[in-house]
Amino acid sequence: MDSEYVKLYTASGWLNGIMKVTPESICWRDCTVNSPNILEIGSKSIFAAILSKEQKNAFKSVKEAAAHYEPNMKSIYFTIFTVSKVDSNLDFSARNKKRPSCDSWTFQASSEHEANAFVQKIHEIIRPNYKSKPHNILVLLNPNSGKKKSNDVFNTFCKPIFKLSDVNYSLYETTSPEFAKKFMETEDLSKYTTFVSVSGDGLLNQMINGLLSRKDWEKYRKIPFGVVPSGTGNGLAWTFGYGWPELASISIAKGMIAPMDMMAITRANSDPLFCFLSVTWGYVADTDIESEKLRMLGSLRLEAYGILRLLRLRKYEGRIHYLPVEEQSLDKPKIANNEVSEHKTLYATENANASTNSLIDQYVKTQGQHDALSHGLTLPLGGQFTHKPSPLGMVRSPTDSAYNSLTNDSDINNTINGKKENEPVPTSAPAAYNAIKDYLVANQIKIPVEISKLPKDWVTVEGPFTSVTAVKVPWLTKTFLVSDKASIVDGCIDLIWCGGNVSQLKLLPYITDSVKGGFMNKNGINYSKVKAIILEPTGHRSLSKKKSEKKKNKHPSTNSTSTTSISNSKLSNSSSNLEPVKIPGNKGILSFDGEVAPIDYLKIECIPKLINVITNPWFHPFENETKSKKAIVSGHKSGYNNSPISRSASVVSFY
Ligand SMILES: Nc1ncnc2c1ncn2[C@@H]1O[C@H](COP(=O)(O)OP(=O)(O)OP(=O)(O)O)[C@@H](O)[C@H]1O
Repeated sequence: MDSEYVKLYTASGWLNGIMKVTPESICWRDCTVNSPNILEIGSKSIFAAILSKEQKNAFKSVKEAAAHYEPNMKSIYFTIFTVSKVDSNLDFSARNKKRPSCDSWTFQASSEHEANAFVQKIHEIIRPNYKSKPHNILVLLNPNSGKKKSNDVFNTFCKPIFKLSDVNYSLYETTSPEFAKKFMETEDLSKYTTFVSVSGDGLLNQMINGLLSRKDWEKYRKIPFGVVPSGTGNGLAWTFGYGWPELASISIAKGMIAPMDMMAITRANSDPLFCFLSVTWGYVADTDIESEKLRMLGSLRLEAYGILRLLRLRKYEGRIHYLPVEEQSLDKPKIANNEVSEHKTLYATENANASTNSLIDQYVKTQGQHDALSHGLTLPLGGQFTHKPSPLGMVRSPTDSAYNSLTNDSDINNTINGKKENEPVPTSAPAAYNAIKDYLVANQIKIPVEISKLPKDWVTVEGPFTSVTAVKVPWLTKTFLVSDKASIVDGCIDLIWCGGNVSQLKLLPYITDSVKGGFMNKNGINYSKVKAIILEPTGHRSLSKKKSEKKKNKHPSTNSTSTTSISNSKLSNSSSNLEPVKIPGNKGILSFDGEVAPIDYLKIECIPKLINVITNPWFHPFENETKSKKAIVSGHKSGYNNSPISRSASVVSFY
């Protein structure tokens, strides 16, 4: 069945044509003499194919489409569901703005047998091996996240999209704040192919920490995590390129995965844990946590409270120490293809860990020769062809980018497998943490830090600070591009800090218009790519306009004059570095992936590629670097006008 006669239903009625299905796309061509009508749909844009009734009216939503779907019907008609994406040259400011639109395309085959054969073939390009490896998703839903709309989000988007995409799932509603972590620690996970949270970032953090606390965590760490955003910030979903819940559901159904780094957090006075988004202290933490009382405003709470907090900016006393990553080691494009090859479908191979050269080939091919085909829908149509669409989608797109990972999968495997047996470890620490802790460079340093014993290449910065932020992702919310240089898989952490005397006026553009990019290392916003960080807050804070005595600003453990960069050669071998440490004051909080924690001394370190995550089908883990350069260098702003899809009728709104 290479190509067959198939009719396509359009607003002008049925058109006769020939259809061809390849792994990259489906292509339908009007076979009327001299007709310019061609419909090409890239495989990344297709999320479902079903046998259907003759469909003459456009579906208004995926929910309506799913309500019409009868799984065991026989028919000569079949319908393909697609999501389109926006121009691949969009810069940051255009990102996240336009809601995706989905569409449906109904065809008529010459027999029931043929219609069924088309549907099976299209299933295979949507999810290779879908028959031998059926999808079974574990979904945990937090009914209290965001504006308490998680159930609506699930019923409006996930449920119908999973039904149309022939995806099985088990849904559990959380009943308490501890539910998700406990569930992931104790549930039999062997039956699932994907773990999904319908929530903000907090629930996903608990799911991941629950999994990494299991004794058999290594067995499950490659099962990908996805998130359907229903919180207020949803930084991770915006980072994965699916902040819109319909696109998140489609991405989860399609199962494109990429590796993701995690930050291991060692605390002096509490249990260690893992974070994937951010560790914040000062302005960003206070804005996130203190704005909880404005929850009814949705994501606006962060923007509104952010301005208020800026007007009454606080400064925090303490020190930070960090291990910078050398610039030149980041600026090499040579393994970009390797990295991209890891963005693969969950169904491409039986073993998600397997290296797949064919995927490199596929990537090169789709990026180069068949860009339009594989990245979206193209409709090079003449005047006579019209089609009434159903609403649902447009997505941002990937770009090339250069990046050099500091480590690769084998590094983390070596680390984990190199764990020493029978070592005493904190009982409440996640099992994965116990396995790696001896290899964390920051854990070789005792806190409070004795500067004379800091290893070579560490840098110390003396406070006060107005804000200290360690991030693994570019986006903390839909509109806050915290670091235009961050990547989920670069083996590094982006450290951003502002001193106590930073100008509020100069900070304002970063707070209100971060999508412009290019704010790092300007106007008092300091930035470094780092491998590890040690935070030593003193627990003292004041309004930034108050002048504190210079002496008082110094960390009690700093006995020399103010130090910004120190190099020493000796490493402390103290094993007591996890013992509780007395912090003089108690003012301020920390925020871990948006969850509040008491002020503490802590060490943060990047663990490369610890887990896998679901991304949107066009996701590129290194796109931010290129995007930010584009935004800064050319100030280029492209709109949506040149999108190949301009046939959307209306947009589904869900809240
Ligand atoms: N059933 C529940 N009742 C109360 N709290 C819950 C429940 N389920 C989960 N939680 C807790 O709610 C917290 C916040 O969850 P989550 O981040 O998913 O939503 P959110 O805070 O509204 O989102 P955002 O961080 O984007 O604002 C987590 O600490 C989680 O443990």
